[in-house]
Amino acid sequence: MDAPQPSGAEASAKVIDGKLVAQQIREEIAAEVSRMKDAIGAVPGLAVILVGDRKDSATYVRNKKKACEAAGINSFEVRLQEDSAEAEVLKHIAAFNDDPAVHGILVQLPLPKHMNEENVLNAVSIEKDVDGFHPLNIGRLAMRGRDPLFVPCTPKGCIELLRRSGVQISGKRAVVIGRSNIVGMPAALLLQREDATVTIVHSRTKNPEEIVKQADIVVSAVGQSNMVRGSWLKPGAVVIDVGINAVEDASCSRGYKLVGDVCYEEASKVASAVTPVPGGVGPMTIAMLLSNTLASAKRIHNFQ
Ligand SMILES: NC(=O)C1=CN([C@@H]2O[C@H](COP(=O)(O)OP(=O)(O)OC[C@H]3O[C@@H](n4cnc5c(N)ncnc54)[C@H](OP(=O)(O)O)[C@@H]3O)[C@@H](O)[C@H]2O)C=CC1
Ligand SMILES: Nc1nc(=O)c2c([nH]1)NC[C@@H]1CN(c3ccc(C(=O)N[C@@H](CCC(=O)O)C(=O)O)cc3)C=[N+]21
Ligand SMILES: [Mg+2]
Repeated sequence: MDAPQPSGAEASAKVIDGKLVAQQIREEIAAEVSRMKDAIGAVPGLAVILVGDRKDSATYVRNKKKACEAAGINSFEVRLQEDSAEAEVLKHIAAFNDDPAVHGILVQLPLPKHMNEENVLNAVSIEKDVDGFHPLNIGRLAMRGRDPLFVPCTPKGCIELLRRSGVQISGKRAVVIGRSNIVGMPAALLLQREDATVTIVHSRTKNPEEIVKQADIVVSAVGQSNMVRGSWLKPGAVVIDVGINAVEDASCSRGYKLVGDVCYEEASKVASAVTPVPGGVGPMTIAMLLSNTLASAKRIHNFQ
């Protein structure tokens, strides 16, 4: 792919096809899984714990399971009721920590309010923390000269999309909008590790548009449709839209459609490249989860 170049007025941004890139990565992973199986007779295993019956969470978990199957990765699933005790979740995590067929453990977030997320994420063995949410893995991400065992999937997917689209990160100004533990903050840490100069915009930021306007690379992870306007962008910027927002749309069979945080129409006239929603970062998140699970199995089995 050609690297996106600064474009003139009314030019149309390159669409970064996350679905296509994710598919390529999933094929690479499937080939590696099969090579591993032939060589040592073991395949990677991913365990997912889902508590409660949020519809979106159930959809994501189903998609992860399908993606595992297609790549030859074993998947294990535990579903618990919304009102389960935290101890029940911890018990299942402990069992997966000890299970040699499991190389990755994912606890679907958000957890029900009565559970302590920190306790639960702390319980996952760092060796199997394929979400990269264990505080030790996050802490290492933030430190110079330290390397986490796993990097969170969505931010890793953003970097991989930039890399595979030929976008240089080193020396560029990056602005991340959002500072959550699962997307914004690790995305900022990762961009910084790639030698970008990083600014984080959040809900208390006074002049977000002025700050975003300086960015060569914008990563938006807020959860508000159409928040980032074309006028916020520097001409030629590369825009990675992580947001997934359901907006009413009577013309869709489901009655709603998914859009990002960025006003796509406007952005595509100003940016040099932009990720669509759906079909951008979302599919990359799942591809990175498979990639982390494969890497974990290789590490545990000492297979290169
Ligand atoms: N594509 C994918 O694979 C994934 C997509 N998502 C999507 O990404 C989006 C973000 O998810 P997540 O990080 O979990 O969300 P959170 O709600 O946890 O975090 C949102 C962040 O955005 C900030 N924010 C809220 N409103 C504004 C505003 N008006 N201006 C600037 N910053 C604001 C918040 O600031 P503050 O800290 O001050 O409250 C917070 O840091 C959602 O749409 C989610 O669905 C999430 C995970 C994966
Ligand atoms: N422990 C944990 N790890 C996560 O990684 C995690 C989580 N909890 N909780 C929720 C968020 C959200 N998330 C997404 C994954 C894939 C798509 C995805 O594939 N999206 C498709 C659209 C899917 C659809 O049509 O509904 C797309 O953007 O094209 C979206 C969002 C992972 N998360
Ligand atoms: Mg969240």
